[in-house]
Amino acid sequence: MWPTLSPVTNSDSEPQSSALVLHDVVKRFGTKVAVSGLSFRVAHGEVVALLGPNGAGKTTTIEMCEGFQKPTSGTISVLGIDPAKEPDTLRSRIGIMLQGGGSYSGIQVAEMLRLSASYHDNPLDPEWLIDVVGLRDQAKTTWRRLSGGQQQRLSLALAIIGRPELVFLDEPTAGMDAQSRLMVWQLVDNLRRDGVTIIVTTHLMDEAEALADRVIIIDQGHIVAEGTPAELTTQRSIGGSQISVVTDSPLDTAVIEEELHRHGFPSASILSSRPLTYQIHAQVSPELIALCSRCAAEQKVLIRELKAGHRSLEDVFLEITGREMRK
Ligand SMILES: Nc1ncnc2c1ncn2[C@@H]1O[C@H](COP(=O)(O)OP(=O)(O)OP(=O)(O)O)[C@@H](O)[C@H]1O
Repeated sequence: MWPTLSPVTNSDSEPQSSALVLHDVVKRFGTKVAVSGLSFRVAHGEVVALLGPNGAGKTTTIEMCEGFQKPTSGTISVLGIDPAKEPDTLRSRIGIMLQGGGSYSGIQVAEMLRLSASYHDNPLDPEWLIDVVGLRDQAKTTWRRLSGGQQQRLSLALAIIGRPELVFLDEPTAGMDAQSRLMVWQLVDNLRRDGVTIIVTTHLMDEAEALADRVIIIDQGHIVAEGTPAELTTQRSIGGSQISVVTDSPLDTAVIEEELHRHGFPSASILSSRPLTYQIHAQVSPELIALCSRCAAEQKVLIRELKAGHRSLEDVFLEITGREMRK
């Protein structure tokens, strides 16, 4: 059974409207600007996903919120605490899932969880947590002998064992198999139900869509888009309307574009974000859908899926942050 993960709240905790507030935060490493005037708020109990290409500044932002790095300028408040000034006070109230870390290499799984539980006033039961994260068979295995995905699961258990008020999850499912990912998603859902605030970074768009109340897209150290997954995927201002189609074999997009131009859609364009997946940019109408279907049929291509006026979060992400790979 799932026990309540309701966080241990400090009785002298000051009333406040936001769990996390960043105001005009800048972080420079020499001449490199990693975070460039970032401002956002996260409400208590909200699940927020930070998305961004490699090097966008997500980990640096999270590490400043956790008190591991100091901002060059600007202010950060986590549960009313300045992480740079009182990192220890803060860390007793938050959970941190580090990318591939968080344990001693020679310690066994069960030992590590018991040790971590002993640091907290009202921890979750380590034995119960071992089962939840699926590490029963590895209870006596040392950290260094765990697989990458198993280490991630132990890191997650360590992050929540103290019933934190706020949890930072930095790419929590990186390297995990499909079953483990589902476990993490379910766990995040339970934390959300119990009112825990969660900040998660991820490269997986379906993960952001499945988990987050709100998505913040960061690029080159600042926010380029923000909203609920539904707002972002239906927002019309990010490039007009479109139809997305998935087919059973490749389309000749040049021929279709020509047809569309000739039949009342002079500025229509077609992009392909992955094999057999196409975005047709044009004002959506029944005529456009009929024309696209006819063009595909003429090429003997079967349309397996067609969505009108809706983009995936991945489409939005690529439109906003560009298609070229980051160095
Ligand atoms: N200690 C450091 N010294 C110098 N540059 C750094 C340091 N830490 C980060 N950077 C640079 O700051 C930028 C932001 O890095 P950061 O790790 O925050 O990005 P990220 O969004 O987490 O990327 P990824 O998705 O690849 O994990 C990068 O250009 C990185 O090279």
